[in-house]
Amino acid sequence: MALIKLEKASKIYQQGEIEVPALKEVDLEFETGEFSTVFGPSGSGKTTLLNLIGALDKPTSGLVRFDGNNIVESDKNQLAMLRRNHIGFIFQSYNLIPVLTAYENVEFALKIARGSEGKKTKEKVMNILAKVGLDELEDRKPNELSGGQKQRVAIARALVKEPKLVLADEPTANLDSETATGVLETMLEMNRELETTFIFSTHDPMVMDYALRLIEIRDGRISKDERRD
Ligand SMILES: Nc1ncnc2c1ncn2[C@@H]1O[C@H](COP(=O)(O)OP(=O)(O)OP(=O)(O)O)[C@@H](O)[C@H]1O
Repeated sequence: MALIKLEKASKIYQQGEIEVPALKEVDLEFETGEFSTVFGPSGSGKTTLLNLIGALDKPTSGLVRFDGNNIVESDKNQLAMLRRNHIGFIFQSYNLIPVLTAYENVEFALKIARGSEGKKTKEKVMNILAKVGLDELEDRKPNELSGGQKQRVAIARALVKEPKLVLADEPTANLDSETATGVLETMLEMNRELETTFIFSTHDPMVMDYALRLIEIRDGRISKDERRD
């Protein structure tokens, strides 16, 4: 069974009187363990597609399934639970909790998804912070961190709960190439060891180089879908 399945999924935004068709009858499947990238021009529908895949939004018509769950028929609480337990989000607006430190932001995500695991919680949080290169900065609050450092807290927060799926919108946007490589290697390692599925949206050639599947979207339709070894 595919982890994610979209069947004729369409999304039309209503802007006052005007209808904006952002996705047009998209058929797409992702198997568990895929490492893929969605790319395409600005306004082509990448964020809209990621929002549907991540159960943040429902299609106007068509079907979206996540791990067998019908997203269209799920209520708000069911969707919130699914996102909390199974999906890690790395989006542009990092949505870090301003009053919590880097450590606490990551710990909070782990605790609400998995409950408290005592000593293991600390070990897991410190381990992932070290992997994204933030182990010296764990006591800083978001307003004491640079853009790229905040982005790395968001990455650590998404990865720490070892979700089935990680959705990342331009995950390397604010990172220098050395840090970006480190982050991508960490993700690839998780992909190999835990079969975590990754879906990126990016313009960054480096992220595209790492991807094993490249999906191009143009004007709300999938225009290319290629796998490589
Ligand atoms: N909330 C909204 N209301 C109305 N129109 C919207 C809304 N969100 C997106 N759109 C429109 O839907 C289309 C697809 O937008 P989307 O954000 O998915 O594109 P994108 O490929 O992610 O673009 P970018 O690379 O610039 O982030 C665009 O025409 C956009 O203007």
